Amino acid sequence: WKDRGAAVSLRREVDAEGRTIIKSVKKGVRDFSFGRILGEGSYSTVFLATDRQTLREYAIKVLEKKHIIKENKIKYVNIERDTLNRLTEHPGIVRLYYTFQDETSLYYVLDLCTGGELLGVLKKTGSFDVECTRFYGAQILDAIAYMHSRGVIHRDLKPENVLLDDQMHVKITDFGTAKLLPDPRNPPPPEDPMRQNGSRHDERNASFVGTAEYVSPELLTDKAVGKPSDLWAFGCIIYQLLVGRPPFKAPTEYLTFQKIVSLEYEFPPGFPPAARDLVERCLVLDPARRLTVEHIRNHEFFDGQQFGPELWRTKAPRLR
Ligand SMILES: NC(=O)c1nn(CC2CCNCC2)c2c1CCc1cnc(N=C3C=CCC=C3)nc1-2
Repeated sequence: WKDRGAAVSLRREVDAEGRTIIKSVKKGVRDFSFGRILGEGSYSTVFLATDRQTLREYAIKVLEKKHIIKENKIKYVNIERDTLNRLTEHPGIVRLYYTFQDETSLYYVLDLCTGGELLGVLKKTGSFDVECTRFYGAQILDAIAYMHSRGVIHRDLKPENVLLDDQMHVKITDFGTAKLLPDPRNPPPPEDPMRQNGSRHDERNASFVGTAEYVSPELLTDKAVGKPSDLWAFGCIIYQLLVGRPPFKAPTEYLTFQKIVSLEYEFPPGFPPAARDLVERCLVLDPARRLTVEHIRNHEFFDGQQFGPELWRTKAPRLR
């Protein structure tokens, strides 16, 4: 595990001759006061934490080394670190400032999102109106476009992983199950063409499946995962913001999967027509025929909606 980012703190010490010296040391656990738990995963716990020197608040994700090794999760830890190292310049992605470790744990110092989960806000309001759905849909899409441009497929997009900052703007998180394609900014050296098939074959063996209600049909039928998988989840999220529940929901995961692969869902009366057209063109079984990010940006539902830097300077609409 190679720590990333060099955050240093200045420490006053007295040397052997009794002289006061100021040492710059890499920040560590002692530089933070840890507060409440924000969330717990299968191999990590996320704390609210305050930098004792700057008093700035962060979310610190703590991963216990022996648990990671015991549960054979080293691959996921490395994927998350590599993913966060790629996704460094977008307002819609939770930013990793730096990492450090001690003998028992690894620590990721991340953006704190004081607005909590989009799902929590949706539950409070029941459902969103078109204006709010368009704003949050546009921010989520902008973040997906950036991820995909950096060769990152999230694979588990859902309202629980869409957090909100203190401006109630979107911050997507939890990249431990992301799929990393070759980084377009520094592609790997050309491989032996004979090996190319091998990597495709590995992909089909991928064991990971996302959260039942948002998983794409291709992930269930032939384990193929690509950028369109995130756009299937996007279609599910747009539907859920307007209706208050996801399009595919059944008493068991298996029954939910059955509804997905047979495209068994319906729109309640009064569902806005432009949104319906958008959702119908995202929830297409064949990933090759699903709308792409570009298509969605130009879809009628987003008519008049800004994307790019302007979108992130816009005040979030009042939720109703
Ligand atoms: N898995 C993570 O990386 C992660 N998990 N959480 C908390 C989870 C709670 C359940 N739903 C998904 C997120 C965070 C992060 C990133 C960094 C991060 C930054 N801010 C918050 N803030 C929260 C504030 C109130 C309630 C939940 C989260 N949370 C996180």
